Amino acid sequence: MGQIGFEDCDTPLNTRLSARYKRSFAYPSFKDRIPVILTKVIDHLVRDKESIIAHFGEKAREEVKNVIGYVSQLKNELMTDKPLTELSSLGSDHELWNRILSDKTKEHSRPPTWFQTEWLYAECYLYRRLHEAFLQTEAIKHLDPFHWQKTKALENSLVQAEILAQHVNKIVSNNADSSETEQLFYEFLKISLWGNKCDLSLSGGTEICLQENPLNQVLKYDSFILADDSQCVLKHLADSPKGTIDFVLDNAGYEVFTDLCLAEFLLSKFDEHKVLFRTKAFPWYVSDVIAKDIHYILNTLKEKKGELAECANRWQSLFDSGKFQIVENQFWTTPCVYADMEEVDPKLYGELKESKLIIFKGDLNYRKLDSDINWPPTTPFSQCLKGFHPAPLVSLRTLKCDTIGGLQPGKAEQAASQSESWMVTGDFAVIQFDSS
Ligand SMILES: O=P(O)(O)OC[C@H]1O[C@](O)(CO)[C@@H](O)[C@@H]1O
Ligand SMILES: [Mn+2]
Repeated sequence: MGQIGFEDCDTPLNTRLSARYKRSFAYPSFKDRIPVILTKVIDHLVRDKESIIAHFGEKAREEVKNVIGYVSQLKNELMTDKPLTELSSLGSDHELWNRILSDKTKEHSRPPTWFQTEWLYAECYLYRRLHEAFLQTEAIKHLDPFHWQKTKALENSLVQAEILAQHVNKIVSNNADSSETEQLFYEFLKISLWGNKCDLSLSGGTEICLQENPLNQVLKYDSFILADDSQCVLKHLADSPKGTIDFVLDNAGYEVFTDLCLAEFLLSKFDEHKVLFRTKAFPWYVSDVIAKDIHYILNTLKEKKGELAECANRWQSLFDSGKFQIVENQFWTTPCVYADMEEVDPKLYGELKESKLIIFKGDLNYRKLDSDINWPPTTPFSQCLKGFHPAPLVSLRTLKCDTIGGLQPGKAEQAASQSESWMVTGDFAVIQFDSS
């Protein structure tokens, strides 16, 4: 990025998305959406101060005030497009962040600013700075400022979850023939795909969860899947030795519920050995799953009794026996794209190499898979991965920003004719597989 200044155009082709392009999704996102997200964090701390103090102790009184001040300043820095600053030495990842900042500063002979630099980098940096506000405290270090939004969203999707629970409970206790199993595989894959509509970051924290029967939705929305490699995924699962399935998770609440359903289906009907649920290490992009959220969901469902509790109790046993495992890693909360994983975190890359199938959930994972570049949409998916091929992988993503690859000629145009904002609403989706 050479010169400073906004341009009244989309992100140029083959370039990383940036808010300096006023017609990119990055621009309104930084201008309007992120300030709302930060304001909601402040409002929550103000509104719920007394209950926070009751929970974390009297020391929290002063600390909540400090965090409110920190977040207000952060919001101001963003809105006035200030240069990004170094992180303090809190948190074991600060050196990586500061090294990236210093490289970018050297490269452009000035520090990056929020709107002028790459969107992915600046947006990840925002959530890491928010985390720093809490790292600086003692009593409220582990307070998740998005917890209340995630729990509310879960509560509001229990009707859909119960329908799914009933379905899963029936399936795991019945024997299905192979053609039935195939159909059910497609169904669970797509249920997990559409579960990704339910993130809280695109909507600035407003719930956009599906108000319909998730089983009907699967058939009804097939025409909105712009690339569907689900047959290749099934073939890969059926033709390769049993092994470990990795889920690189996205959102808590209903989405992770659908992921757990798919995971159990893969264990029970495909006899895979185990499922690793890879989570963020700290609160991220409002609704992303941290380990605590999974425990919270299991406990909540157990309390609901009936079909939901039946599901949760079985999943709890799978966690207890190690067939399901939660694996946290700091790499997921860096701004690094996955093409850089092998260099930045060779250990994690090595772990993923052992996977039979890596399932990447959601929009942000997709952005990191395809390096957040405005590719010509017909660029082969494998090419968009820029050398990231640790193991066979599939992306289950509803489109929430303006990067996409791997589409057949004419598909992008067809979607654009159906909806001008096809890339950013979460109404369209892809199931893209790579085994190169
Ligand atoms: O939860 P997801 O599917 O990763 O979506 C996260 C949201 O964050 C973004 O990646 C950026 O704000 C959007 O593209 C998307 O709306
Ligand atoms: Mn998310």
